[in-house]
Amino acid sequence: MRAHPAGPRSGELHADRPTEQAPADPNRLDQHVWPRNADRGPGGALRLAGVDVRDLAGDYGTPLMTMDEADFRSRCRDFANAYGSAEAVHYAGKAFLSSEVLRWLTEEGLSLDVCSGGELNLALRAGFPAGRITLHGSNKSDAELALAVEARIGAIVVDSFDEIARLAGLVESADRGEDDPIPLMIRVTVGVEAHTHEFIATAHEDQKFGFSLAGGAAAEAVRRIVVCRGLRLIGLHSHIGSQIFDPSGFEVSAHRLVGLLAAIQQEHPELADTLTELDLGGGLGIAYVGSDDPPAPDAMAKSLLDIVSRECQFAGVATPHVVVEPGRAIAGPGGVTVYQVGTIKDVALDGGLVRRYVSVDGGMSDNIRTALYDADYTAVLASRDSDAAPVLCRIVGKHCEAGDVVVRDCYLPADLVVGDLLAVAATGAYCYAMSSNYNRVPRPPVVTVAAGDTRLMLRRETDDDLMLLEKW
Ligand SMILES: Cc1ncc(COP(=O)(O)O)c(C=O)c1O
Ligand SMILES: N[C@@H](CCCC[NH3+])C(=O)O
Repeated sequence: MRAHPAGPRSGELHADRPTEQAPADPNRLDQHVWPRNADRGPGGALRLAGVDVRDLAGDYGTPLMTMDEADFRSRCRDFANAYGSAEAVHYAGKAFLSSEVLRWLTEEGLSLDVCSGGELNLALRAGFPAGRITLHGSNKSDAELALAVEARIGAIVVDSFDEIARLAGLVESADRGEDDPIPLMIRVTVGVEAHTHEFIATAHEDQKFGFSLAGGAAAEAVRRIVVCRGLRLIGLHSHIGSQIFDPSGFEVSAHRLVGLLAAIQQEHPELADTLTELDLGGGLGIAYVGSDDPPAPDAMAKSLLDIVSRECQFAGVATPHVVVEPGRAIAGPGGVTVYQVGTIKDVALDGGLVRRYVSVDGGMSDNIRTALYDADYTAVLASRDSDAAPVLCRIVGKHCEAGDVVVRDCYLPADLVVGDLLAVAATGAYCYAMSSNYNRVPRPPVVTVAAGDTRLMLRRETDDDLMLLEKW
């Protein structure tokens, strides 16, 4: 592999808005973007946990998604160490869930956050310990609540007055009384403007989640829970958003939640022994491109645990157990998507500029995040390395949609040809989980890579799978 002089800059040969400069060596794998066990092997081909992507493509076809087991597990442990207990770490299943991932989580001793009956059902069927599950949702159905109560999950995070009333109704039918109450947490809107994409910020006042702290709805929710003997308030929850790098939002949230905890304990001293959890939610960001520099989980944990214990001392309340719900920061970095290159087009733009469109055999059906959030990704030529000059490219999918963009701007070698394999990094979270069958394109498989070996985690969808719902 030879380092290369910088390729065209934005606005020279190729058009607009590259988020990254041309890399000095386009074959290099930025360590904090790629899985911990990624490297280049014979012929410069990308290896994921010791497995050559050419073998992966040969065995499983393309497009395919891989999940590095050791990377995933090591991030579970990073969080467990940072928060002093694996149980305090509630993996957010919405990021990516499968029965195999649930087995890893069970073995690592983590807890689990689910936000639908579908996620809950999968977890229960996979044998995940019900007592370590919390259920979220701003519009839970009666069936979802009944399932959670019947399965005796660890806690239901209530999100509306209506839900509290429906749960109070369930107490009788589920025969749950004072001796066997249903454990609840309250989702609190702490009024923090998280610095992230507006679609994924969730603790400012004007949105659908939670009970407002400032407006008094959170305090009123507590009053409505404590009068029902079959319900038990065990914690307060807040989630300020996702893909956040700036710790200050979490710090303000922790500070405000402790303030609320103290106020609640003053109004309801009987809760002192049972209201013992403070759930600060998920949201820790990851590196999608080389310039991203998210804080490490242990640094973030230290600052949050310090704040909570200091504020509790100041407020004169016992320090609660701090719980977090990372999804992306555990599942994201270990995932890689491998595509095969199809059409390559140089498109002339105004002012003599040219943009190289590189089409791949997947697209917005396996990664909607670029179209939805204008997310940035890193991609490399994966089936070989190359000495050719880097060219600014746009990687696009096969869907009938002009916005079907996988990577808006990236530098790929000028000698890229049809049939080459491309790999996109950090696709482990919210890609498969948000995938679709748009244009009736079947979902790719997910393959576990571990210590030089592969295992099919989720098989590729087939055209027959897509016809299963037809009534004919
Ligand atoms: C309540 C809740 N907890 C946890 C998460 C996980 O967030 P992330 O994957 O950004 O860590 C989310 C998603 O944003 C969420 O809504
Ligand atoms: N799905 C989003 C994050 C929101 C997660 C759920 N609150 C993403 O891909 O970044």
